[in-house]
Amino acid sequence: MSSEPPLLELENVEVHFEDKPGLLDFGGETKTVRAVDGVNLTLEERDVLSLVGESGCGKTTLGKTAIGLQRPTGGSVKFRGHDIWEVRDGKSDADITWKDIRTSLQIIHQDPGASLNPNRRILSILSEPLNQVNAELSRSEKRERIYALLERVGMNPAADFAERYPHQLSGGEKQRVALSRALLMNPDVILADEAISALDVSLRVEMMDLMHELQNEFNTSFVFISHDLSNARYFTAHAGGKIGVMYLGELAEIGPAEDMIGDPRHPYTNVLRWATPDLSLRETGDPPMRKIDIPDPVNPPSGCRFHTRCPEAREVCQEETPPDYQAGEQRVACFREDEDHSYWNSPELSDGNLADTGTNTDVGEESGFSD
Ligand SMILES: Nc1ncnc2c1ncn2[C@@H]1O[C@H](COP(=O)(O)OP(=O)(O)OP(=O)(O)O)[C@@H](O)[C@H]1O
Repeated sequence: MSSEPPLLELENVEVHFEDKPGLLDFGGETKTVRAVDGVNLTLEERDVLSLVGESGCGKTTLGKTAIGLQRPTGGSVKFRGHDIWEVRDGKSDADITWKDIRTSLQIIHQDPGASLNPNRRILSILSEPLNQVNAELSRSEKRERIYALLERVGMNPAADFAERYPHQLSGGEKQRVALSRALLMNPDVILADEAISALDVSLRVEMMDLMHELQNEFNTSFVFISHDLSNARYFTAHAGGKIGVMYLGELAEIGPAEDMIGDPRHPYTNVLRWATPDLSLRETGDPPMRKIDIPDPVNPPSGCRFHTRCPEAREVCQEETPPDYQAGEQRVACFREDEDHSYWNSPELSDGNLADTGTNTDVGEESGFSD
């Protein structure tokens, strides 16, 4: 067995935001938004981890925390065994610098247009990473490398695209430039945050296939964020990675893509599967949950955070927080995985005895539950 530490290791990660009252919110109080709580994860070399869940469940916050763009308020994030915030704060004697870590962990966003400088040509935009990591290359060598990559991502003729400004590119082409820019840093991990969501459906599969091919060529791992379970399945299953289902800041379940779709263990994974028509598994009738409204992350429900919506919830679920159970290759935070747990003798939870935890009724269309 290899003794190498994982590429990324998150232990008990917590990210809480202090949400100060707005200028017009006289007398309002600072609230603590519990965006991420108690998350444990690892990412290996050439791995894929997809994060799925409803809007606001903490996917972006967790993704950014995993790649060192967001400081956790608790727990640790390690890159190749080094605590990245200790390195950042100069408290580590590791022979790796913060700059090395930042270079190794890249991001591409949903809206690539916003991250590409509108006043610079593509050649200039793509020269930037090479100036940072391959400063020894001559100008013509850099240009050759950029042209080769543009061709590789399907932007032919490269010399023509290289001279364009971002506004002269389609959404799909901009996303290819953003991907190329990340790859030129020679990263170990790319966080693709809803990177295909804004593309036409026909282009999404093409972009995911391209990312798979480049993953092999560049030896890169992906953290892939999507609110769409069928896209997450496609991207993850092809790469033999894992899907992590987030609910109100916590990981409800994580496991290999096909196991998660074929045999979801957590009642919330089952809801996501039900809400994803593309999976062709949707049964008719009501969603398999008590209510649609997402509780407020400022005041999440006690015990299991999903208990207020869970059709399987019993009284113990509002009193105790489930630990992680291993079910085959899946890790599941639900008492139902323990056949000896007091859950099985606990009275069923009726809607009448649910504590009021406050709700965030702003359930976006993209949650999939509104249709
Ligand atoms: N800088 C911040 N300050 C205060 N609250 C924040 C901040 N960033 C995120 N949040 C809150 O943290 C929670 C998680 O947000 P996050 O963007 O990580 O969720 P998400 O699952 O990525 O959502 P979406 O799918 O809509 O992008 C939300 O309640 C959000 O409002």
